[in-house]
Amino acid sequence: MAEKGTFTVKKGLAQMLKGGVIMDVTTPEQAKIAEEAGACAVMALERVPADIRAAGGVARMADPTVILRIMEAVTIPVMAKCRIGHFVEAQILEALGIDYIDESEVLTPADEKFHVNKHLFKVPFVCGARDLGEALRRIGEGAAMIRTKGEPGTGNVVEAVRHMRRVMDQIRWLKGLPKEELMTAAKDLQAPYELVVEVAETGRLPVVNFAAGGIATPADAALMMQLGADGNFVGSGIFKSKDPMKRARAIVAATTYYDDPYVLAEVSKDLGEAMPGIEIRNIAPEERMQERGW
Ligand SMILES: O=C(CO)[C@H](O)[C@H](O)COP(=O)(O)O
Repeated sequence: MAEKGTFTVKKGLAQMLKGGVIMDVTTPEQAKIAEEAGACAVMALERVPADIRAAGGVARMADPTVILRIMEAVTIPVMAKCRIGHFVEAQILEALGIDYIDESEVLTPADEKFHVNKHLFKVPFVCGARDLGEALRRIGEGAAMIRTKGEPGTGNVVEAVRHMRRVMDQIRWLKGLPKEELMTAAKDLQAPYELVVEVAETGRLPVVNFAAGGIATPADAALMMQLGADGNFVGSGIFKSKDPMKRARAIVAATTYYDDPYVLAEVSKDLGEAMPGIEIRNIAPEERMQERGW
């Protein structure tokens, strides 16, 4: 049997979530809606990103009591977020027995320079990335799953698309490079050489890559899958919409049947109002969550 906490086991856990939707939830009731709608996992946090954005101030790891109540409410895996670089929040989440930690730019970073050394933990981590270099730096630190960042809490999928396209383009570019150019590519990407070589040889990231940030409709979810995502994270898009259960079910179906426009047309009907969206240019650069971390 594989030993708990090895990188292979951590990576494998994320593989099992492939093709699924991970939903942000703030209460046990929301967690139950997510489970019933077919989520493959839930993410416990204090506020969904749209509310974090609206509230301002410092956003931190959720109260352990809430996290534990969410863990008791569902049978699917439960993830929770720690602040970038906040290894003590991560230690606490591991002690709670959480299934996965998201070192997330949605919370206010605790460290502007250093991310958590994720190799030190038995629990697996997911981290955000806007490009291949950032993804490989996080994997180098021990992340066993990546999600493109998008711009969370906006209900606007444009940044998620930009980040997924960039990662996929860079993978295609690396794959076409002769071996002698890979060290320079690693330098340009600011990424570990061994991981650059692995991506060039396999033509894919060494870990699962989900899409996140701004997905608000079944069509958005299917778009991200057609662009190469292994699955979707959805937060505000579900619980800031008029009918969360209906929308959650539709987004799960769209993530599964992402290449069937007939199913997508069907599940997109009568969902009630979507969350209100925000134009990215109306968010000051220093308020963009995607800029957090490096
Ligand atoms: O994992 C996440 C970031 O850490 C969130 O789940 C995701 O980004 C949610 O964004 P949105 O509220 O726009 O759906």
